[in-house]
Amino acid sequence: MQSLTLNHHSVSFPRQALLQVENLRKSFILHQQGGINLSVLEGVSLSVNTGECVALSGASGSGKSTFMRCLYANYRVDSGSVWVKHEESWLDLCQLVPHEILAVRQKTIGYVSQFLRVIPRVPALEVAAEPLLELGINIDVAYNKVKDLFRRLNLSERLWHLSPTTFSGGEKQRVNITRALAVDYPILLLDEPTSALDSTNRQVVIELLQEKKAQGCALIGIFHDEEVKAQLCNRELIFKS
Ligand SMILES: Nc1ncnc2c1ncn2[C@@H]1O[C@H](COP(=O)(O)OP(=O)(O)OP(=O)(O)O)[C@@H](O)[C@H]1O
Repeated sequence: MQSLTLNHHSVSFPRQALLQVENLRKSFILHQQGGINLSVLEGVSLSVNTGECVALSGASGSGKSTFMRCLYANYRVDSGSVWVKHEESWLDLCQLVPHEILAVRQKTIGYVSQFLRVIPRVPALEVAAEPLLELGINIDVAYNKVKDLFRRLNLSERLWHLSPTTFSGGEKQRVNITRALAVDYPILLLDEPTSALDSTNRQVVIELLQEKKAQGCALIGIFHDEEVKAQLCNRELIFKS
């Protein structure tokens, strides 16, 4: 167990933990609708260990996506902490300034969103290799890693040098998955990573994610597909509406 003392408040981290959320609260103020305060997360806590996969479950509208966005520091929280182990130090994402958040996103937390943001004229190979190149990885090494993943995910070679703008939903999703899985992030956030895939490619993604777990990666995801959840997840965090 490692511990930190902050403002006289002691926080303990299990030795195997990579992410620890404490008493997270998040509400939205609906400025366009009379300033109504919509409380979504009311004190959520979670600890995720190396090699573990936790599913975020619960009814539609219960706050799964909101929680996931807080884990990626996309939302400012009302109170609580999101501790992440970043290069051997524990950092509270909720206290970081923007350039520190970018550093955590670059090296520590990968995010597979449901939709790929595409830039016209940038080919799939380049889109998927971008996070590796930003880390200073040699271009040939980066492209080879991406090509290996494209092959495993059955992304047709004729598409590699085209912009994903015109790709099908499932093709875009495989480029997006490759972008995140090419980097060795210690923590991966997954927002329905197989929602647009056929059963063959869905099984490939399950295998790739099982390999990540075996390498010690901590996975946190929203999986509406029960089969994917059953094969990957060690436990569930259930959100109540
Ligand atoms: N940006 C926002 N502004 C205002 N309210 C929001 C915002 N984002 C989410 N909400 C509200 O917060 C609640 C939780 O939404 P969230 O998207 O986190 O749920 P979810 O569990 O992921 O749902 P689903 O399974 O349908 O995707 C909903 O009532 C939603 O209307």
